[in-house]
Amino acid sequence: MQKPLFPPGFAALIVAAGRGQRMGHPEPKQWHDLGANGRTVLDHAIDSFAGAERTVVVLHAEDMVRGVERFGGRVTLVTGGATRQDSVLAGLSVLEGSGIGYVLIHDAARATCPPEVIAGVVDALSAGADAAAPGVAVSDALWRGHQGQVAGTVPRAELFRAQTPQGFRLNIALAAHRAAARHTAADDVELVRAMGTPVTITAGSDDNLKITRPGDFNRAERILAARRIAADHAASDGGTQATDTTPADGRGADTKDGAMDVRLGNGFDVHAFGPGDHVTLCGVRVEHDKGLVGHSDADVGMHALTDAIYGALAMGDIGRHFPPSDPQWKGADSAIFLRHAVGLAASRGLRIGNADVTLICERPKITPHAPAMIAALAEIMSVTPDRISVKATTTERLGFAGRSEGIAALATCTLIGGDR
Ligand SMILES: Nc1ccn([C@@H]2O[C@H](COP(=O)(O)OP(=O)(O)OP(=O)(O)O)[C@@H](O)[C@H]2O)c(=O)n1
Ligand SMILES: C[C@](O)(CO)[C@H](O)COP(=O)(O)O
Repeated sequence: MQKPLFPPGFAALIVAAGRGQRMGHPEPKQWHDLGANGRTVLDHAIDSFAGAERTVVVLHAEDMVRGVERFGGRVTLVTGGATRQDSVLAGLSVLEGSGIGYVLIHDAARATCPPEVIAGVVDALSAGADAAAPGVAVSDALWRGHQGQVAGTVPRAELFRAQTPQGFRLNIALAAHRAAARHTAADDVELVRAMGTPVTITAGSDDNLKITRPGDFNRAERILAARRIAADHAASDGGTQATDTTPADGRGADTKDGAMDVRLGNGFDVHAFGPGDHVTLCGVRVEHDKGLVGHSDADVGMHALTDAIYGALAMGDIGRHFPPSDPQWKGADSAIFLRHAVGLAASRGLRIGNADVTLICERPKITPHAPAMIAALAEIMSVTPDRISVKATTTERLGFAGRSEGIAALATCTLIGGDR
């Protein structure tokens, strides 16, 4: 039998009261969907600590109502403060006198924390450490910069990137946070060290990403997708099923009986011509005497293909996942959308079977560029090029495409789960 992740007496404290200003999105990042079946960043973070004796989640006052609706009864909800440090103290305070011996303090924004990172902290505390936290040794050279110029190189031999969960004896964490009062620290480890308590460094992971800026959601999706694929392989090799990401709503590939599960989706998109000197089609820049108008890079072929994947997943379309009203997608590389759709499929145990894209226009001529387009799509979708087709047709000069007012694209894609 597998050893439980948490011995008795361990609590998880997840801080989720930030506003995600660096993400620049109106909704704080912890409430964003991540992976499949409507699970949010915060859901993932909470689920990572399943099995802890208690879980305390610190929320912003404005989020309390939705927090109670979503988690009521499962976790203890506490209102946070103006800074992360204030939020941690609010969470620690409710654990005082509860009989809890150790607390693991974790950022909700670290939604993809691997179980082994948590286990490393728990093991260090169980072995007698008063405090332990994961770090990743810095492997790049480090510069100091001044006015856009390299001003020096910083020795990196003893440098680590600090991660969470940071684990402590509860009384030590409480005392350190209370003593801190007006001292603002980078993290909980800094406060505990200020009291003279040594902190053991345990193994962190590059997969323990703190979702902070636009682009981090895609990285997090890829981490979850890779984990899902590894779990599938382990299961089909007769190994043990890794933790995660089987969708709780049962909408993922049902492979329990080994049956093959094939999903088919279609997508259609149109972009009008406007001023410009090139168009981007299926990831390839094609010189032309006009451009295509759109909120993103207007890659009509890639949009149709992305919608075909969302269609096969029965998960809406690009507009649902990447609202055109959101300024962060202005001029965006459409590969972001396609990668997201492929990642969603993978997180549900579905891989790309094949994809077929038809571009509909009089000009530019597509055939000379089709091999490059196939290669670009195959690379983004992590499949071999023989699974991708890009072809073109005209409408015999009929309709808007025939009048060269724009380009339309049609795409079909199959997703396959179950037997390989
Ligand atoms: N007053 C605050 C500020 C932050 N946090 C939490 O601390 C973690 C790490 O903070 P960070 O990644 O900086 O999140 P935000 O503060 O939301 O982001 P930003 O600094 O970009 O606004 C997050 O899970 C965040 O919700 C918190 O509970 N209370
Ligand atoms: C606690 C932490 O995650 C350790 O790396 C980090 O200090 C929190 O970062 P923030 O962005 O300053 O809130």
